[in-house]
Amino acid sequence: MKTLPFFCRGKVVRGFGRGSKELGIPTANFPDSVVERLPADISTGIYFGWASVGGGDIHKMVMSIGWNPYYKNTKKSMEAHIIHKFKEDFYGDVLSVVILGYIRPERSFNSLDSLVAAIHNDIEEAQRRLDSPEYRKLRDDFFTPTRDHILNGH
Ligand SMILES: Cc1cc2nc3c(=O)[nH]c(=O)nc-3n(C[C@H](O)[C@H](O)[C@H](O)COP(=O)(O)O)c2cc1C
Ligand SMILES: Nc1ncnc2c1ncn2[C@@H]1O[C@H](COP(=O)(O)OP(=O)(O)O)[C@@H](O)[C@H]1O
Ligand SMILES: [Mg+2]
Repeated sequence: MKTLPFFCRGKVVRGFGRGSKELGIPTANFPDSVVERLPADISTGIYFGWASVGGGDIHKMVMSIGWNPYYKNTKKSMEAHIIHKFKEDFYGDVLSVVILGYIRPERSFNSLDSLVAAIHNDIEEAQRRLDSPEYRKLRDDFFTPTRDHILNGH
């Protein structure tokens, strides 16, 4: 996928409210405008990368892009589960992400438990792969303001 790493940001919108309630895995959903602007060669599927809410701390994340075949959604969604415990919801805040790597295609499952188990595996894989020096460096390059940026802000 030649467009990775891919950086994007958008205000967190409401989805179907299933992530936290049914799966125990909340996902911050991007607005349609961001989903529509995805480069053509970013296929549907499960990805990992870094995320920051409202310009705050940078955390590992897993992202699902597509139609959630288990739920047979008719609208394409792009949603990030951030691997961090937040004190409260952050609907309306700006979510910045950099998508770095692909994990697997989206698929349907025979049970909710199997979907949840697959997502937990994705989280483990993301945790592991993001520890590599290459991805740590990308995190620093993308999110850490350089001295120039700070000076230009004056
Ligand atoms: C890492 C990850 C992997 C996912 N994999 C699948 C999948 O293989 N099939 C699927 O139907 N949905 C998958 N989902 C999407 C969930 O079904 C979706 O996040 C959930 O329905 C919550 O949606 P909501 O934000 O609209 O409430 C995945 C989500 C995440 C975060
Ligand atoms: N670790 C987290 N990752 C993603 N979203 C989180 C996290 N912790 C809390 N949230 C909040 O939970 C919301 C997503 O919950 P979810 O059940 O998927 O609802 P929705 O269907 O509206 O997206 C996010 O928009 C965010 O405000
Ligand atoms: Mg969600």
